[in-house]
Amino acid sequence: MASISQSQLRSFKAALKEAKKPVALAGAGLSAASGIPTFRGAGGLWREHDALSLATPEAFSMDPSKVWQFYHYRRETCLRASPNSAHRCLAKLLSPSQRSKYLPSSGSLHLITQNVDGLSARAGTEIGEDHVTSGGILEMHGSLFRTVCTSCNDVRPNFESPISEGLRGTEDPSLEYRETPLEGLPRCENLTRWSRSIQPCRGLLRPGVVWFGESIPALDEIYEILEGCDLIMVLGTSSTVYPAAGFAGQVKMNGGRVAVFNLECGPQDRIHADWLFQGAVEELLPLALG
Ligand SMILES: CC(C)NC(=O)[C@H](Cc1c[nH]c2ccccc12)NC(=O)[C@H](CCCC/N=C(/NCCC(=O)O)S[C@H]1O[C@H](COP(=O)(O)OP(=O)(O)OC[C@H]2O[C@@H](n3cnc4c(N)ncnc43)[C@H](O)[C@@H]2O)[C@@H](O)[C@H]1O)NC(=O)OCc1ccccc1
Ligand SMILES: [Zn+2]
Repeated sequence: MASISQSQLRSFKAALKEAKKPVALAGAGLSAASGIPTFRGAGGLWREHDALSLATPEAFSMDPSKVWQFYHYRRETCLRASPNSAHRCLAKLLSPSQRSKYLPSSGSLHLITQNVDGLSARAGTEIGEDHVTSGGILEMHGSLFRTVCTSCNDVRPNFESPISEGLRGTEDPSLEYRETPLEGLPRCENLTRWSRSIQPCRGLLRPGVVWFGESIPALDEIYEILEGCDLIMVLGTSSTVYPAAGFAGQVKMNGGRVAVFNLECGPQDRIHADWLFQGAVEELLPLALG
């Protein structure tokens, strides 16, 4: 069980109650207890590939079969997973009917997540609320459960399992890698006009995530949210990927305060943190909000 100083806990709880514009920034550590591999450490490898090397437009254009098998594997892992107590704590802070108990001074929290696993959204669904549409949750790196067509740019949610017949069974990493032919990869169903007939586009779909080298669509909205943020909770992130890695420093520069929840705290955390809660976020957050 994570041991944290009671005085730290008391002062953080008081700060949360006074916070006018609290923000939570989440990383892979938030979903670790749900069985979702993080990027650092053992979980960072898929087959023998470094996960981050597959999350690029270059990798997709060079080998869409490999990249789709990688994302199919992660979709199937997430579909079998469930939100954990940390996701559920955040859902309470996002809930119009529950949040005033925890956030009497602000009445609202923004959760900016780097995770594409959809588990924070699902914690909201569990209590009958949609925190993504309400703007409470910002999936800054996109979602595994959204597709974008590389021909007609159609964007839509997709929770199908498997997402295409050609990928069925490839999620089992113990099986020998076998290339999935292009026509077996996810294809666009968007109805488009072909001369006089209406037909499905059939363009190649790509996962609705932000790859390295691609800009963050909601970045302006995020900077607006960070503007005036007086308390940011940094939850289970190694703070190594930008621009997310710069948010805590930004809040600090604007006079806000920083609370870090992480199994191991990195150099940045030591510089910025007003509160450093070292331990498992799924244990610490219920304690901090209890
Ligand atoms: C590697 C890094 C140095 N590179 C970057 O940051 C790059 C380049 C760059 C931009 N600015 C820079 C400045 C300096 C240096 C480099 C750059 N950034 C980009 O390319 C970004 C895009 C970045 C987004 C990439 N997509 C992801 N994900 C979606 C896909 C997918 O998931 O497949 S990033 C992905 O990796 C990151 C992984 O980090 P974490 O989530 O923190 O996970 P990690 O495993 O590292 O750490 C887990 C932590 O949890 C802790 N933990 C574990 N268990 C628990 C537990 N139980 N409890 C508590 N803590 C726990 C561990 O101790 C650990 O600390 C996440 O962001 C995740 O979303 N785009 C862009 O800058 O575009 C520009 C631009 C501008 C205009 C026009 C064109 C382009
Ligand atoms: Zn299309």
